[in-house]
Amino acid sequence: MGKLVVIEGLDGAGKRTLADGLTKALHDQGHTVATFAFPRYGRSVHADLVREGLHRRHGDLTDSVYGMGLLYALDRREAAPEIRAGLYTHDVVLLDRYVASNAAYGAARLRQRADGEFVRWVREIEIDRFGLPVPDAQILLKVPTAVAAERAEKRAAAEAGRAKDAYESDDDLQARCAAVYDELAALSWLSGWRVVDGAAGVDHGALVGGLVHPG
Ligand SMILES: Nc1ncnc2c1ncn2[C@@H]1O[C@H](COP(=O)(O)OP(=O)(O)O)[C@@H](O)[C@H]1O
Ligand SMILES: Cc1cn([C@H]2C[C@H](O)[C@@H](COP(=O)(O)OP(=O)(O)O)O2)c(=O)[nH]c1=O
Repeated sequence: MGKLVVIEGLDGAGKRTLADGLTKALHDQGHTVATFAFPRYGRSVHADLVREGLHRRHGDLTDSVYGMGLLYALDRREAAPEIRAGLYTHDVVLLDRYVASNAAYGAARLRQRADGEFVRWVREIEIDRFGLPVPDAQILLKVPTAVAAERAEKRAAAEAGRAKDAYESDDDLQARCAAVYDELAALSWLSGWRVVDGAAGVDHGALVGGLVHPG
C-alpha cells in the first residue's frame, strides 16, 4: 500500500509549487507517485459549484459555511475510489489540499478553533460517513500571511482566470485560517503533521525521505 501524503496551507503559500518539487524528488528517489488537487475544478460538478460560489454566483450559498463545506466534501467523496486505487498502484499519493482544508477554512470562517464543533463535523462527514482515506502524513506549508497574500496577488495578475476569490480577498480570514492550521498540526489532527517553512527554501529530497521512510 502506498502512503497518502497531503499538502496544506494558505492560498498562495506555494502548495502547487511544493507538490511539483516533491513529485520530482520522489521520482528521483525511484518512487512512483500519483497526484490530485482539491477542489477538482473541471472534473467535479461539486468543485465547479464551489468555484462559482467563491465568485458569488449562487446567491447566499457562499454565506453558508456548512453548505460550502458539504460541496468540498462531496467532491472528495467522488474522488475516493481513485485515491484508493492510487494507493494500490503507487508508492505515494500526493494531495494538494484535502479534508483539513475544509476544517481550517470553515472553522476560521465561523471564528472557531480546531477543537470546535465545525472541525468535529468535518471529521464526522468526511471520514466517518463518507469513508475517505485517512492521510498518513500532512505537510503544513507555513508562510507569513502577507507573503501568501503577495504570492496569490502575483498569480492572480499573471494567470488568466485566477482573479482572487471571496476567501483569497479576505486577509482576516486568511490570518484566522493560519491559526487553525497551527492548532490542527499541534493536535496531530487525523495524522502526524510536518510543519515546513515555505518562506525559506524547502529541501525536497530530505522531506521526501522523512515521509517515505519515517522514523
Ligand atoms: N518558494 C517560493 N518562493 C517564491 N515564490 C513562490 C514560492 N513558491 C511558490 N511561489 C509563487 O507563488 C505563487 C503561488 O504559488 P502556488 O504554488 O500556486 O500556491 P498555492 O498552490 O499554495 O496557492 C506562484 O506564482 C508561485 O510561482
Ligand atoms: C479543498 C478545500 C478548499 N477550501 C478553500 C481553500 C481556498 O480558499 C478555496 C479554493 O481552493 P484552492 O485550492 O486554493 O483553489 P484555487 O486557488 O485553485 O482557486 O477553497 C475549503 O474551504 N475547503 C476545502 O475542502
